[in-house]
Amino acid sequence: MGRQKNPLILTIDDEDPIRNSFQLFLEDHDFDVVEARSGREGLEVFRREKPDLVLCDLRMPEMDGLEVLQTIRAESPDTPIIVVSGTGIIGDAIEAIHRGAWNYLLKPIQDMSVLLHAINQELERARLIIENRAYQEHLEEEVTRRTAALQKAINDLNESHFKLRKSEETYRSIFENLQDVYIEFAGNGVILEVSPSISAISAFKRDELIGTKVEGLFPLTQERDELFDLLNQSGQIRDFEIHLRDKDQHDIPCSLNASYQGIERENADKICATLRDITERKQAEARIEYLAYYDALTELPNRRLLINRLEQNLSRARRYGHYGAMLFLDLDRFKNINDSLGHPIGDDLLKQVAERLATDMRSEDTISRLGGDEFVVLLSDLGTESAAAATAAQQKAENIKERLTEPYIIRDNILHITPSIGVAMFPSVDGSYETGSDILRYADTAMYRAKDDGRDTIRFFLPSMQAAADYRLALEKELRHAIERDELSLYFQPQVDYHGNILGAEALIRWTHPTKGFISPGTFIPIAEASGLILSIGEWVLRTACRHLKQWNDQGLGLTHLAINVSPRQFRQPEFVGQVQSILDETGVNPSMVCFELTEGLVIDNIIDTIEKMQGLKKLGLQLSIDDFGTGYSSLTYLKKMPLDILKIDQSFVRDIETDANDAAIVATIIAMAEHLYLKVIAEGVETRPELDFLKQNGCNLFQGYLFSRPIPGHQFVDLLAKGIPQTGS
Ligand SMILES: Nc1nc2c(ncn2[C@@H]2O[C@H](COP(=O)(O)O[C@H]3[C@@H](O)[C@H](n4cnc5c(=O)[nH]c(N)nc54)O[C@@H]3COP(=O)(O)O)[C@@H](O)[C@H]2O)c(=O)[nH]1
Repeated sequence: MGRQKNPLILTIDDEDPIRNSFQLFLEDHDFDVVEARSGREGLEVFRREKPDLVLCDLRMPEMDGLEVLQTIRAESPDTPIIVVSGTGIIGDAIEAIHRGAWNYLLKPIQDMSVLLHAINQELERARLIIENRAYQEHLEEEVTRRTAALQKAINDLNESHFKLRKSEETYRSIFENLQDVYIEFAGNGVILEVSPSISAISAFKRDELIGTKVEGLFPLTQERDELFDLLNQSGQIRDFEIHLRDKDQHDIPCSLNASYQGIERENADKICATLRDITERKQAEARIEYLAYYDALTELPNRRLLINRLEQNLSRARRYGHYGAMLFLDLDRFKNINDSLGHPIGDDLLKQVAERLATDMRSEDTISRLGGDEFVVLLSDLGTESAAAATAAQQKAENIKERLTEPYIIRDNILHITPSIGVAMFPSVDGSYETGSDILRYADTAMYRAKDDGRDTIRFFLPSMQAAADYRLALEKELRHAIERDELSLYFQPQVDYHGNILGAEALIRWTHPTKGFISPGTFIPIAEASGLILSIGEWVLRTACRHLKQWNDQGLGLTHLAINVSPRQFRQPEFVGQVQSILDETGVNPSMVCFELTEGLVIDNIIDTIEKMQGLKKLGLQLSIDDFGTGYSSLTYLKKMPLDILKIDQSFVRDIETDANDAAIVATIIAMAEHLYLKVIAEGVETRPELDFLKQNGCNLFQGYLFSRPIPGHQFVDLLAKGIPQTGS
């Protein structure tokens, strides 16, 4: 630590002895001293040396002490000045103090300790003044600093408050104007808070929901359980689909985002969630899904859905052994309509075509628009006979062609259009394993063939099918006129008892075509059935058979009955029983002598309606028989409920009695079953003696077959009745 500096004293006095005595004294008391002999010199030394204290005389030449005082005071107010004067005039002292002297001593100073005391006192005072000023300055600085800090803190606080208020306002405004719903609920499912926007979705007011359980809003237990499970697993959940039940009990699809509140899930006491009504999104998705499978213009299934359904149809057809068909339609010269009348009219035409196609379609069939003017009709389950299925497909195609060819009225235009139709049957008869796309291609190819052949035409993909279809179509056209042209007739095949006596006969239709000659009922009956012609033909058969029976009865030929075949379509007519009643009345035949033969397939299809109708026929007094028995799947339960009289064993079993042990067993079982049900049993297709023997041995008493007689015209039958059947047959 360095030695402390001595205070520096400036003595200004024109008298040398005084200055010298002061110097000696002061230096002895650890002061440093500088001197000046005049006021002017004093100011120069003062400015140069910057003394800590000035001792100044008043009366001096050049510049008196008062002026020095005033100048020093002005330049350095903190430098103490002690006037040491010999005037002794009180006025000088007052003036000196007034001009800036800190103290006033009289010369000569008798006791130098007075000077020392005055110097120390003024130096101390000066020190205190300086210190005080420094302290004041420090205080002021501190106050300024702290004031600034405080002001900053206040500003910061104000700013925070402002921001907080702003943020609160923002959140309040978001909360109140939110389109989505904000919802808080406790772990036990109680709703703690919900934004007013809930009323837009649910029609519930906020107050109606707070305090209630979420079960009320989200009633589907499975969805709720899944929501809580997922929340418990991961603490948050995004875009969870849930249904909200509104006040009117409608379920509204919503998307929910939720998380436990707080960073630590374990301590979280509530779940915060936002909820958005996604009805429009769902509708859009459904629309997109719909458009993926449906044609937007006609709303018909599109190619993709068609192929799906076709694949399903194909595999079902293969599994159950039935046939289906694909009709590929293209509108002839549709482009002309589009080009000449404009696309809006073309579109309307396509819509009307779609509507016409939909008329009369079965629910299991599919109508599809592939695009442009191309439509497809997929017909499923056309039966197990490929020829009959092709006939049905041909028939359907004809109907469609007819319907689409009728005029269209579109925006005051009368339009005419024809379709070209290609037909592909499936599955293929040769066992090749084609795909849905193959079938579509085949039908497309056939459609182009129809175009090439002059349009407004139907063409099958397979030439063989085409030939058969053409033949069937021609037959059907001719069959329409067969009754009026008197080309139909009835043959009669005798039915004999154990001893070969003719008891009755089965009436079998025959068609003698003017150019084609004899056409088997096995060929034309399925065409009649598919086209609906069977209704008039069946009625003709019934009337003609009853007339014959009445006549033979009147002649006393001693017949017990006449069997008449009834086709499924004929039987299914709602007015069938009434029609039979009128024919019985009209012909006057004895109803108990008429036996209707119904196929087994017919009776097991729609069993309730069948039994009801059978009961109606029984009430008329008719006998009922099941034809082809054994080929279907009749259960004993149903058989017991049916008002039956006779079971007819199908000729396919009889044919193989001698060679096939199974068939022999089946025949024996049918006979036993008939006995059990108290039914008569007749075997058809008996051609040989051993077949007859087997049947007799197993308890069958009635027979029909070539062994006794082929079906023969009525007059021959009458002759045979008279002559009797030769012994070989008995
Ligand atoms: N809905 C109607 N269907 C009818 C009618 N007439 C006949 N048919 C059905 O047509 C199918 C073929 O009949 P058809 O060619 O007349 O054959 C019948 C007999 O000729 C034949 N048969 C009789 N005995 C023998 C025989 O010993 N061997 C042999 N190979 N064939 C024989 O069987 C047919 C009788 O069948 P079913 O009716 O099942 O008793 C045939 O399905 C007829 O049903 C009609 O008017 N309406």
